[in-house]
Amino acid sequence: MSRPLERGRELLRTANDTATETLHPLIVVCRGLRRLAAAGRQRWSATPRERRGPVVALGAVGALAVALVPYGPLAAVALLTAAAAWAGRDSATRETGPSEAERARLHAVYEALVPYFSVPDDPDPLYVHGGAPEAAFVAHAFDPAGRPERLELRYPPYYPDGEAASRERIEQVLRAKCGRGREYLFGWDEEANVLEMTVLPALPADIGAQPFVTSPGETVLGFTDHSSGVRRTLPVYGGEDGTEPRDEPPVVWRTGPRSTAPHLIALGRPGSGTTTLLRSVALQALRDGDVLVVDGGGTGEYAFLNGRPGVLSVECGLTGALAALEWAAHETERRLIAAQEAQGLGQPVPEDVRRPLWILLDRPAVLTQLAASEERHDPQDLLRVPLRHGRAAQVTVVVADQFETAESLSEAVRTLTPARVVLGAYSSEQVRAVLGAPPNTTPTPDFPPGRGYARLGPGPVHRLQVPATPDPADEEAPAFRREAVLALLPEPAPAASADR
Ligand SMILES: Nc1ncnc2c1ncn2[C@@H]1O[C@H](COP(=O)(O)OP(=O)(O)OP(=O)(O)O)[C@@H](O)[C@H]1O
Repeated sequence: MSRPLERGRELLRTANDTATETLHPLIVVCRGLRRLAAAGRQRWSATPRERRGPVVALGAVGALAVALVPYGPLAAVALLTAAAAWAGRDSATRETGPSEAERARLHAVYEALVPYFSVPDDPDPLYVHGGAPEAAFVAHAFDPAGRPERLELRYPPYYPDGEAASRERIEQVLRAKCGRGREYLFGWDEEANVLEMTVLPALPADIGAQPFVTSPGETVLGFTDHSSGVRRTLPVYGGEDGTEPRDEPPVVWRTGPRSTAPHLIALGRPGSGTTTLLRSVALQALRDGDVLVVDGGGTGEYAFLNGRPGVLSVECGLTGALAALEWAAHETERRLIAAQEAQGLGQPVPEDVRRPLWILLDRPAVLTQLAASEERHDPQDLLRVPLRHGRAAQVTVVVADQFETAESLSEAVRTLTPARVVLGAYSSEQVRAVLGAPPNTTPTPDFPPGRGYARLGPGPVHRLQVPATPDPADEEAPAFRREAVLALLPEPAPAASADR
């Protein structure tokens, strides 16, 4: 390259840089004004027609007020310039907007929605083949892989958004087009005809058994996400070795006489973590109550509870289970009678009647099968009294079984356990079959153990991660987790330890 030409280019570049630097504030303000105008246009098109009149009236009143106030117009110009300077400040992502690939992705999502969000006689269709997604998609954000992770879209008012099947159809399309294998949260704003789709981060699975800060009558089933609407948080320790302090929103189950969901059932497939949930409940129950465990699976995963204060018995066989449950049914009746007598005499309810009694049954369906083959009494029949009358007698029943064999559960177990948990990757329909309501997020195929959904009575469905609470005898579980479980056990009574 010749020297004069090179010098000429250098001069040009310098002049350009100087001009850009000098005019920078003006460029920023202009860019900001453009962005503010674009945002305004977008908001205006997102405002339903019936709300536009009041918005215009409000704007007019505001403009009049500014015009009448001394220095009002000057202050308004200064404010607008400041807002434009803020909105126009440099930001690589805002400047560039969605990339080509991301725009193509939005187009694909938009086109896939056209058949659902359009009718032939709509004079002003929001969704039309070859149309512009910008008009319908109010906001969007992408993850580093270029997949939409947030999408706020408008849909026509005639779409039957109140019907579960109609919602499900749209949610399925969005899941398929935005990328499967992630957990999506869908928020339908029926009044504004706006659907918001958000990709949720996986729930943390690093919280283990530990002393949870709860009141008597409260049991932590697990933890959910901060966007779940659960306002309360609990201080917990998590992290790789369980020593990192933080606050997490818990799913707290309230039991006892005023509970709206006094008994619980947890269903899942093998290995989904229902036994772990029962262990976690048992450890919390032992803080101020007595626990009776019936382990239909007979795998000995509750043996570590044997001999601890508050543990009435841990039964694995049919004979032991029948005896224990028969006792529990009589105990429920005894407590009821004692409480009524005390109340009749105007005396306080005796302490032994107020002490919570927990009946934990793991895989009762197996015992029912055994009882049928041996022509013996079905142990589930003995649960009827505790399930019906347990609430007033401080008796709480928790049942865990497999989803696939749930039809072997008795009617009493199925109908009198309004607190529900389902663990494992099940479809929305399957989750709804257990909880009575569909989850508002989509289960992913790779749920880790202890991950699922909970619903307490008529309340909302919560995502749930059960605290890791391994059997202390499980050598595959990390040592610090097993030690944490042992640390929560009540110390054996001195006399009992001397006998050993
Ligand atoms: N919340 C959890 N966090 C970490 N690991 C878990 C959790 N729940 C379960 N696990 C692990 O997953 C495995 C299976 O758990 P668990 O025995 O509780 O499942 P299950 O549903 O009772 O299955 P099964 O009926 O086959 O015993 C165990 O190794 C357990 O330690």
